[in-house]
Amino acid sequence: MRVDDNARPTGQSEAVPDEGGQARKAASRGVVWRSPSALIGGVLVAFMVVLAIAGPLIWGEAAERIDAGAILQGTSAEHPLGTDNLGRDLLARVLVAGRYSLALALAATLIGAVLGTVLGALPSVLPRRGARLVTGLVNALVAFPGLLLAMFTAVIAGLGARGAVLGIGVAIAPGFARLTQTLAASVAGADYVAAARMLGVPRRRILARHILPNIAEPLILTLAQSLGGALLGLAGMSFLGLGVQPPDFDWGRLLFDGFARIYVHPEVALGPAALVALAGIGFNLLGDTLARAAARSSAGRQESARTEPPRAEGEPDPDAVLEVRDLTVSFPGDSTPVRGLSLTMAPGEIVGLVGESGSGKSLTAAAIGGLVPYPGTVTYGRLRLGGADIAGMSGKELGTALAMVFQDPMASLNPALRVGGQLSEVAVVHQGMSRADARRRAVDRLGHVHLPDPAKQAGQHPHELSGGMRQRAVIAMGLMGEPRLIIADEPTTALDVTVQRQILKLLREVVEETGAALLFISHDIAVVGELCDRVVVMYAGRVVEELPADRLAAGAAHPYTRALIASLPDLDTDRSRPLAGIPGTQPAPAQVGVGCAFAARCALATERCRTERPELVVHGPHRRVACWEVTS
Ligand SMILES: Nc1ncnc2c1ncn2[C@@H]1O[C@H](COP(=O)(O)OP(=O)(O)OP(=O)(O)O)[C@@H](O)[C@H]1O
Repeated sequence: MRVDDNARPTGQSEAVPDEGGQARKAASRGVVWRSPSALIGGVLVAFMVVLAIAGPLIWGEAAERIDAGAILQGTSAEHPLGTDNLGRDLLARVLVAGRYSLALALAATLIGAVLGTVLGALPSVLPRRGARLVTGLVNALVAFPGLLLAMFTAVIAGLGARGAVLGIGVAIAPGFARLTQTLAASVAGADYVAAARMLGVPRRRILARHILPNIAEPLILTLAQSLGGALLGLAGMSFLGLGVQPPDFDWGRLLFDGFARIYVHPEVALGPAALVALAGIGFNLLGDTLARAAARSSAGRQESARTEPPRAEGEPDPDAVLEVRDLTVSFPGDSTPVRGLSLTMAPGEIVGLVGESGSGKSLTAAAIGGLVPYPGTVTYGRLRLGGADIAGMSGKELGTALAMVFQDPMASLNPALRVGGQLSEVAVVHQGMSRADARRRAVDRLGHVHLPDPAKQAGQHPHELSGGMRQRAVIAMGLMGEPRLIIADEPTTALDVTVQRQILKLLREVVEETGAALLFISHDIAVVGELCDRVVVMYAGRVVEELPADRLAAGAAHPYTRALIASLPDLDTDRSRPLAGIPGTQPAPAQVGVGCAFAARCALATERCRTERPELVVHGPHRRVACWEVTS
């Protein structure tokens, strides 16, 4: 058991980019951009852009030149795509029409995207009845055939380019609205949105600050893909005579004019049709590539956010299993749920990370395991596991050295697969074991966590096991590798009290046998005091106290730790009176002020606590505390 005295306050390190992480991320993006579909899409879109810019400048005059001697001709050396009823060169007209066609498609896509996003976001800000009405409208619009919607709108808005653009925009909008609704609903369930709601943040502000920034990326990607669809739709409208009217012309209009002669001179219709098809394919491929690149870069985003340690931090601790320095996790909207956290763990050590809900415990664990969800950003001065920099570890290495056990075992196990198969997969993928060996190891590991009939349970699906047995199976999954560190995030919260005890006993046993360190995350300070060697107390994203677990009852110094302990009932507690709670609430990650975050709830707080943040400093052997009243 060891207390880390080397931690430095945050914000003093001059971070340099992690070259390994950046290189891997760039390589991963490179693979996407070098794929044949990306290359074809890129070339086609680049060609369309050049055509839109240069086409009218180069061929504008030729496209308008009337030649009474060359009316309605087919292919010739002078007119490769023939001529129209005024003798104008159709190749020149097709090349010139690119600019107008693309501009109309862009306008229709933007109208559709704005209209759809507003419609999709409205249910998040409207009262319940209004929200239902809008959702019903969106559902009805999605079910309505797009082309009919476009035609109705175009007829109502008036024949011509404006009507067609509006029509296609309206036809695109329901897709955007549905996407926005789905994305907004997934973000609306997040804790930080719930927290903002509870704090009384108005709905409009929640939408603008918390929801829209988090769903912007997929919407923008869909916009690129919709461009291709809009282009085809507009060509269709012009082809049906509902779009661009003479003397203006776009590709659809040229197709419409050429179609009457298709049996005599098919080339006059083929030219515009080919360009519509090529542009549509180009935008779709590009949109698809952007979406794949975004998916890869968001998966690697945490990697890109990592920083190298500044030299002043001192050399890494060679004996530490886990070494974290100045870990910060932030989200858009000025929200920083973890602030400059430092933690060192020795082999075989059990460290309890405690704090109220929302103090940043789970995000700390997620950052160590590289699991912070997009759009979170992780920075740190140092993050080492088993003596190696986590940024330099492959997925396999990290998967073998780190085991994570979460609150809900059902969420960690795939309900469609047998337990043994899931465990074996870990060994096959991470350790390159043969299926038969992996299966044998899986049964062995299930026996190791005291499942009564491991061979039988390996053949069962997760729903056939009890909650406690599932959690044992998840722990066994972590033991398929050779973990140096086990992170257990509220592993017993979903279990009843007797099973809780068994799982805690099992975790201790596993630590003793394997020598792995255990980071045990809990809001239950009583359980932590019993199981752990050392306790780290978090409040509003920062460590406020660190002390040996056996000193918890008598030696806790920080008023927050003392309040947490005081809120626990014991045998002498008068059960007829309400439990001693901590008055007030923890500030949300975006609302932590300059001073001590606990000051507003602290009976000992002075003016200094409100204006100046206390650093975590050594306060007796193996103890650190961040409190002016205790340390000054
Ligand atoms: N994806 C996210 N985007 C923005 N904020 C988030 C996100 N995930 C978590 N947060 C915020 O970060 C803060 C810390 O969350 P975290 O889950 O780490 O807390 P915790 O201490 O583990 O709480 P609990 O005990 O309830 O799990 C919370 O206020 C939460 O709203």
